[in-house]
Amino acid sequence: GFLVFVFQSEICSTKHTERVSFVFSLFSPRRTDVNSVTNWNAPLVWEGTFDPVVIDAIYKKMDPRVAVVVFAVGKYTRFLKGFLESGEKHFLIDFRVTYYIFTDNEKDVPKVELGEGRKISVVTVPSANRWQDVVLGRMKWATITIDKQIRNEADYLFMMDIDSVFHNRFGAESLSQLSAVLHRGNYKKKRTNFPYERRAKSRAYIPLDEGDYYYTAAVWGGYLEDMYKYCYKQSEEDAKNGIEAVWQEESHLNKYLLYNKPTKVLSPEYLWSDYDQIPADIKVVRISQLIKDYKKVRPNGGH
Ligand SMILES: CC(=O)N[C@H]1[C@@H](OP(=O)(O)OP(=O)(O)OC[C@H]2O[C@@H](n3ccc(=O)[nH]c3=O)[C@H](O)[C@@H]2O)O[C@H](CO)[C@H](O)[C@@H]1O
Ligand SMILES: [Mn+2]
Repeated sequence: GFLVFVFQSEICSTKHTERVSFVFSLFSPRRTDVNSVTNWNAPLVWEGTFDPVVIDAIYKKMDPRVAVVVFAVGKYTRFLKGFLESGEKHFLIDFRVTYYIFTDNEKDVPKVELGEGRKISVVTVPSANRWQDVVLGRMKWATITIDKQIRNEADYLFMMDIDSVFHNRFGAESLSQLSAVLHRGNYKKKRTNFPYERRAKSRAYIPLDEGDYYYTAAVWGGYLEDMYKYCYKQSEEDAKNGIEAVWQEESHLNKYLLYNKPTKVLSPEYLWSDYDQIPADIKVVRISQLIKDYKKVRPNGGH
């Protein structure tokens, strides 16, 4: 506290953003076992590379409104309770958060006690016969709803899978113009081994010698206008051409993020999975995907 005070009074004439990064470099704890910056100089966030109290205080001054868009179509409503209850314990605590629940079954949205300044907003979407249509339709419905509603109600937006549970702090260090999470299964691979779409016929195609990271589509976020620019039209064009990208909208997101670099990259702490052991570089699991019986929850069965 004392050090921060002395130091801030010395640089009070500099611009806010400079002050922020300066505070970081002096007071952030360090990690030497992982990269904490990308090769385009965006922060790569791991436990131990930021001070949670300082960063929450910095963002709290702007008091942003954060939208979380989750889909719970068909049997996926069963995941809402665990997601929301754990989110209320760990997700941007003391910030203004609205969960936008896109569902075909409003009756199954559970009553969950929410903290102050936090809300749930239910958006009705059609049912689907194929799980692929739900995941591919997410950005289409999100875009329509940003236009109609969310644009007036939020500053930042996160898209998240619903089949997951928060286990630890997911705080203001995640906020940025465009934030993406390294996919837990691919962050140690070489780019030639990333599961990008490799068929040139698809609009998601990425050649073998391109690519920075493989990002998950299950957690990503940013300013509304930046998220909005990511266009679902690419996957609609694929459908017209009779091709579906290997990892559906995740493939299209990876293509988009190759040419529109994230301004912040989050480590796989921000989406781990109960299927996988936790390696030494993952000090904290912030969200974990649940083990689920694909045959039971998906309308058309497994993978
Ligand atoms: C961790 C990770 O890499 N996740 C990706 C992987 O997820 P998963 O295999 O975890 O896909 P998933 O079954 O969780 O589907 C993604 C999300 O779509 C929603 N949903 C899906 C089906 C349905 O019938 N009803 C419904 O509401 C729900 O919010 C769900 O969490 O593959 C998907 C499709 O390729 C997406 O790219 C996911 O982001
Ligand atoms: Mn999932």
